[in-house]
Amino acid sequence: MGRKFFVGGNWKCNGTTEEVKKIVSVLNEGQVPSSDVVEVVVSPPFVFLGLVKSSLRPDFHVAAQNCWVKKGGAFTGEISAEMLVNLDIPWVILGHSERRLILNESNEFVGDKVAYALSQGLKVIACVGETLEQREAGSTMDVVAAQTKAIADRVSSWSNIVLAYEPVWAIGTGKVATPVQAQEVHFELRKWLFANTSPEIAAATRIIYGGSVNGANCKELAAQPDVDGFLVGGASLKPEFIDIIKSAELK
Ligand SMILES: O=C(CO)COP(=O)(O)O
Repeated sequence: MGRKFFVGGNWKCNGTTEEVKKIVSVLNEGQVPSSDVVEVVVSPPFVFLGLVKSSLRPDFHVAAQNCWVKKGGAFTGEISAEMLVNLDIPWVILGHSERRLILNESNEFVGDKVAYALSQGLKVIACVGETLEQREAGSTMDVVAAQTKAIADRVSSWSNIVLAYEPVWAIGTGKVATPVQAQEVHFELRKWLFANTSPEIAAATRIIYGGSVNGANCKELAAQPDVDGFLVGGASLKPEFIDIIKSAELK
């Protein structure tokens, strides 16, 4: 199929300098499949990007966890896409549910961010996902389609986007989606891309799963045909992240 397996580690708002150095040294020693087989991207908090970038093995890459919606300027506390490009940070995570829900980022705002980051040359891990309430109301597909549409409406190319399906009820809860639940939404998202972007984009875009992924449950999830990798939170701070990267071998 030609979709290279993708494993992202979202460190969220965690870590001290010492802890970051430890995580990097575990990653640097890890035996993992070659970068022909798996693309690995870790996303430390902004303040550690430089440290991680300068000490991380060259076959792994770094991502910021957010960036400003347009050109930088008088936006206190924000980090612009231009700054990330200037620091040679290739990736950015946008639309994470923690930002959508806690910081009230709307679908449109996230779509604007994705379009602007791409226009500056960044690659984007764009996150979508429903809450438990929305799942129980039967609106999972409507929610993730609306989130995806707000991106699709604003971008012309998907070649630098990885779509991360992260059901909110599975994030940090230990309640992982079953492989069947994950496959079902990934399949529907690919179908949505097929109908609303192009067959080529649907076939080529990596759709990765996030939400309580760990070293034990990753294999069964990775075996699903439309699961092209993972966005890992808690377990990306631990040595088991290496085991999750190795699940690429199952593809
Ligand atoms: O939000 C996530 C990754 O972006 C998932 O977090 P957990 O793996 O800790 O559930």
